Amino acid sequence: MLDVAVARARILEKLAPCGQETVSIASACGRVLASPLLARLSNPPVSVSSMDGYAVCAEDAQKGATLTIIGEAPAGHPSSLTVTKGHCIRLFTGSQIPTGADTVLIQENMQRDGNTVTLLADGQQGQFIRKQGQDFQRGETVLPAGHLLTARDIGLAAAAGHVWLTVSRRPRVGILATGDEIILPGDPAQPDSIVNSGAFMVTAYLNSLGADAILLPVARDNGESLSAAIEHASHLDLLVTIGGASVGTYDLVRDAFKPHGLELDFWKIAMRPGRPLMSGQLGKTPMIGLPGNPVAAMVCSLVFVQAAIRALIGQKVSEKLETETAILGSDLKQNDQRQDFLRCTLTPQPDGQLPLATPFASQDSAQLNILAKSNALLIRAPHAPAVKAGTVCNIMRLP
Ligand SMILES: Nc1nc2c(c(=O)[nH]1)N[C@H]1C(S)=C(S)[C@@H](COP(=O)(O)OP(=O)(O)OC[C@H]3O[C@@H](n4cnc5c(N)ncnc54)[C@H](O)[C@@H]3O)O[C@H]1N2
Ligand code: MOO
Repeated sequence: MLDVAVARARILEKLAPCGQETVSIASACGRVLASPLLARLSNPPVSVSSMDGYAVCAEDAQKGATLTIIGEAPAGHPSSLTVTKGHCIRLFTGSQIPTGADTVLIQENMQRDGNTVTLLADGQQGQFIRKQGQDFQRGETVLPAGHLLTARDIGLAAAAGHVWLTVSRRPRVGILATGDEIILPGDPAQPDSIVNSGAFMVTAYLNSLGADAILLPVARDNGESLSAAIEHASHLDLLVTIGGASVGTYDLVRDAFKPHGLELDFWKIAMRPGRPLMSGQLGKTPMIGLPGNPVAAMVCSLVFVQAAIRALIGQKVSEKLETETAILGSDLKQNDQRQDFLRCTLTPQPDGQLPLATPFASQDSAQLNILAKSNALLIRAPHAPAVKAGTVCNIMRLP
């Protein structure tokens, strides 16, 4: 059985970014920038006031001085006048600083009398001025390629003068559940029907990562039905199957896909849950075969498919799984040859201590209730020795 890290690297080896498209800034939140974003404008474009008040020469910024108001410059209406000693211009937050002025005095510290103002306090040279380009300069790279755009970045892109952004195309991912017992939520159920929770869960997760994932029609446990399902694969950037991957008589995915050009890279890895994970290529379409047990399908999605989606979107993928340390909340027996991903609760601890990770007593890979109540996976290396509660362990937080 293949090591988890090796399996992950082998999946990533086959994947390259799937393309780009241009979208408006209004719909770019959550997308990934395909190329560095250079500012088309400087921010602020000119030096502006950060307060409502008066633009003066610094040498006049002394308590008791009386200055003559020579004009007014609301934001968007710059003054063409030059401020000289003994004079000032009335301005407002966002007003361009007039020529000659290098200091802004706030109106609360001024006593106005008709066309003059008297200073009630000293001012510092340069105060209350937002310098031209102090936020960013035209031509500056404000966001790097591969960056996941947040609402804050949309604000930045707009301020930098962009209406359209080139982002990675959302990878088209088909989720193909298999099995005669599988029904859709709400379908009339036979006594032994199993609802397609796995595909809904994986689809929701992959869409949350930026994929354009859809549920394909459920394939039945026969070659014909599985073959028909493959027709959809050629339009996909990634095919993800669920179930039919193990060693049972009706676990037909490998055999049914072979005549359609499936080149299997690996099948079976040293992981729990997730042993029957498959990876290969169906014609030009990369394929990942997830185990049918829904918890195993989700854990494998977190460990492998998440990285695959990031690679297809052109985001950086760390070679190693991103883990954190925690304190083990209960004793654990010696591990066998499979790397374990135990569903656990992670409880914050006071005074900067590491959080407490307590695995659930049942780790059955069909228990969605426990998966939903978990907020982390506790990771144990193959053959890890028995450990006592209180020791440091590795965890992955669950989204
Ligand atoms: N003799 C062996 N039996 C099994 C082995 C093994 O090594 N030797 N491996 C076990 C492990 S580990 C897993 S995981 C499962 C996975 O097998 P498959 O990938 O072939 O999955 P199925 O047999 O199709 O289904 C397993 C289980 O999950 C339910 N299921 C399937 N699809 C879905 C879905 N979309 N949503 C919800 N539930 C689903 C299905 O009804 C079965 O109960 O094999 C073990 N057996
Ligand atoms: O590895 Mo299976 O994935 O035990 O449920």
